Amino acid sequence: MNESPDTDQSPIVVHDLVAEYRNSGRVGVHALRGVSFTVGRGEILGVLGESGSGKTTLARILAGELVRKGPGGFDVRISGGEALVNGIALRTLSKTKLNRLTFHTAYLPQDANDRLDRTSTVSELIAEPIFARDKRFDPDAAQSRALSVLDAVELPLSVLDRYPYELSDGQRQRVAIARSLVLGPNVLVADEPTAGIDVTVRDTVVRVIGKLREDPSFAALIVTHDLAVLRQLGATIAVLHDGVIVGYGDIDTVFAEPNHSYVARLGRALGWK
Ligand SMILES: Nc1ncnc2c1ncn2[C@@H]1O[C@H](COP(=O)(O)OP(=O)(O)OP(=O)(O)O)[C@@H](O)[C@H]1O
Repeated sequence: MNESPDTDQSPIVVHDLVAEYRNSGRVGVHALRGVSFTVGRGEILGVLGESGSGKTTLARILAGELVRKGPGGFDVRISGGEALVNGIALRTLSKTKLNRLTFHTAYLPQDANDRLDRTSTVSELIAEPIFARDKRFDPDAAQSRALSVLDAVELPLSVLDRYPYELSDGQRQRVAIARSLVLGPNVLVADEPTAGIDVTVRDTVVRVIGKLREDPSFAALIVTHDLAVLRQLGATIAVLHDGVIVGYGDIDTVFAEPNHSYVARLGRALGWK
């Protein structure tokens, strides 16, 4: 359906990234102010930080979600530096490049379980990204992909004909995850995938990522404050504060030797050690 990602390089490279919003009459809100990091093949980066520190903005940019219209909409742009996902430079993103980016990048936005279209069945929701790209895709092949991701997120076949409002929050989140995986991505960008959702989803997320990791070109950026999940995944962490990275490295090193007062506060708030 699409060409393979360039697997020789780090899947995510962010260099001196500056991002600003230009909607809602709040022109020039600088959400990221010179952020740099790399997520290599097989690596997972956990992003932490207080509300408004730029976590969602970073996730949106890496997922190619720069504009969303309507209530709660946004319009964010890269105004300095660069970000590359699978070698695709995001600062000037043509339609073709965006199409290639989103094919290989699973994006689970913050409100994923609430954003599922209420008028579609689970089966339709999961297969929709396939048909959005190729209307004539073989329905049997699409169904078999849908079944395989349904299995990966540990949902029973009986949910296929249900509508989102007939499911629990946790089940809806599983559907959102399945949908994000149906194209077979090698990069996962997830924004608070386990926050406010029943705890069993947490274990599923860890298992799903473990499976995705079997692909040698896999990399993930996960916004979460769940240190237990990050530990299980062996993640490196980046702590954002006011659009700047103020802590970076393995969990224990970052919190044991905080370079910034916010990192020390966060470590205490999260009950580190
Ligand atoms: N649609 C928008 N329009 C204008 N400014 C925005 C918009 N969305 C976010 N911002 C601003 O960008 C900055 C970073 O916000 P962002 O949502 O990335 O932070 P966050 O760390 O994800 O916060 P939270 O944990 O609350 O989701 C904040 O100053 C915020 O007010």
